[in-house]
Amino acid sequence: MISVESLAVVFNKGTPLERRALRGVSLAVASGEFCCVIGSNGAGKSTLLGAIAGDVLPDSGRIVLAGRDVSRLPAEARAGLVARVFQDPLAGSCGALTIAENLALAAARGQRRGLAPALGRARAETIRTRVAELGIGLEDRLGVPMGSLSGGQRQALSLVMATLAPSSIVLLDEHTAALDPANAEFVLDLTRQLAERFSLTVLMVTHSMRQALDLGTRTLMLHEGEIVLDMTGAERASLTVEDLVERFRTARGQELAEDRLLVG
Ligand SMILES: Nc1ncnc2c1ncn2[C@@H]1O[C@H](COP(=O)(O)OP(=O)(O)OP(=O)(O)O)[C@@H](O)[C@H]1O
Repeated sequence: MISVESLAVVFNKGTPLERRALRGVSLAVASGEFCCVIGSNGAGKSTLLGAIAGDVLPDSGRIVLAGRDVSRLPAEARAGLVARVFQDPLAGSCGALTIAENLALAAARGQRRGLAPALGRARAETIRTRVAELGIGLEDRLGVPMGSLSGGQRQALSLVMATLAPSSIVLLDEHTAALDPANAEFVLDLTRQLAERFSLTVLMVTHSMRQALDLGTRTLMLHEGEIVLDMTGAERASLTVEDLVERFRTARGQELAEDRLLVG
C-alpha cells in the first residue's frame, strides 16, 4: 500500500530557477493495485516516483509505505519496502558485476549483509530458477558481467531484481522507453506476469496513453505537479485515448500539447 498525502517538492527553492515539481499530491494506491501514470514533460512523474523511493526528499507532505511513515527516510532505508526500475537499462544494475552478483544483491535488498551471504546456496537456486523462467537462456550465463548484455536483457533482469526481495511495491519509470518495439513488448509482458504472480503494488510511468489505459487497473494523469485525472473500474475500461484527451481538456480547460503522449 502506498499513501501519499499533500506531497510538495520544490527544486531550487528561493532562486530564479525555482520549480514546484509537485504541488500537494495526494494518492492512495491499494495493495496489489497496478497504477499507470501519464503526463506531459515536466509534469512531475519522475519526481513522484523519486519521492516515494526516497531519492527526492519532499518539502512537505507525508509518504507511508506498507504502513510505515518513510517521509524523512533516505532511499537506503526504504530499499526493503520499494524497488525501482529506470528508463535507462544501465541505471538499475552494476555493469561490472556478474548477473548472479547483481541478482544476489537485489535479493538481499534492505538487509544489512554483504555479497558473500547474499550468494548462499538456496538463494543461488532461486536466482537460477527465476532467470530460467525468462526463457531467454540467461540462466547459463550467470557468470557474465551485466554490462555485456543488451538493453532488453538488462531490463528483464532489472524486473526480476525488483521482485526478488519481499518488497511488494515496484516503481517503473518509463522502463520500456529505451527499448526497440519487440523488446519493449517482451518487457511489458513480463511486467504484467510478475505483477500478477507476486500481487505487486505498481506505479508505472509511461508516455503511451494506450499503455496507460490497457495495462493495470488504474490510470493517473499528472499535469504541472498535480493529479488532474484518476480513473479506474468500469469508467476506465470503456475509455479510449480520444476520451482521455477530452477528459484532460475538460479538467484543465486547455489542449494536451504533447506530441509524444498523443503518438504513443
Ligand atoms: N533535480 C532537479 N533539479 C531541478 N529541477 C528539477 C529536478 N528534477 C526535476 N526538476 C524539474 O521538476 C519538474 C518535474 O520534473 P519531472 O522529471 O518529475 O517530470 P516528468 O513528468 O517525469 O517529465 P518527463 O516526462 O519529461 O520525464 C520539471 O520542471 C523539471 O525540470
